[in-house]
Amino acid sequence: MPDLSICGMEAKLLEQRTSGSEPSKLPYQLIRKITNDFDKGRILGSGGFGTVYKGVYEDGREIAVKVLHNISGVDDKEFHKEFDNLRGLKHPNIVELVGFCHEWEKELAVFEGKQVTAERLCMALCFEY
Ligand SMILES: Nc1ncnc2c1ncn2[C@@H]1O[C@H](COP(=O)(O)OP(=O)(O)OP(=O)(O)O)[C@@H](O)[C@H]1O
Repeated sequence: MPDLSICGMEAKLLEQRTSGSEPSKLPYQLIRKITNDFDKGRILGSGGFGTVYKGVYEDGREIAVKVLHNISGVDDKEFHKEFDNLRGLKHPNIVELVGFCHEWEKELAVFEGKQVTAERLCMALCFEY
């Protein structure tokens, strides 16, 4: 995805945060970009279901990105349940869900000595930092 649309997504997300509307669907490429390609130095912590990264936008604003992909025990159904539970929560003591990513990513893998294209589901929940 070209950088231009990613910048557009960033602007949309920031606008939604201030207007308090529904969490935005974010492309995997944007998640990669704002976490600096899942940089270990950006890890804020980890829980039972994933790793939380600090995501930084071009204008310097920050969000927390909880990446659930590749974690056993988190399936599609569980992700949707978690998302539905969090999306409506508005409380001063609860960090707000501002975005999410649910996207199949193609990646190269080696299978029986041959290079193949494999698909992997990326699931992430983005919160106020
Ligand atoms: N919104 C946030 N802003 C800043 N840091 C965060 C945020 N969310 C999580 N973290 C950091 O990441 C750590 C792990 O958070 P996470 O939500 O995964 O924990 P958990 O509640 O134990 O998770 P789980 O529900 O998956 O068991 C937290 O202890 C905190 O240090």
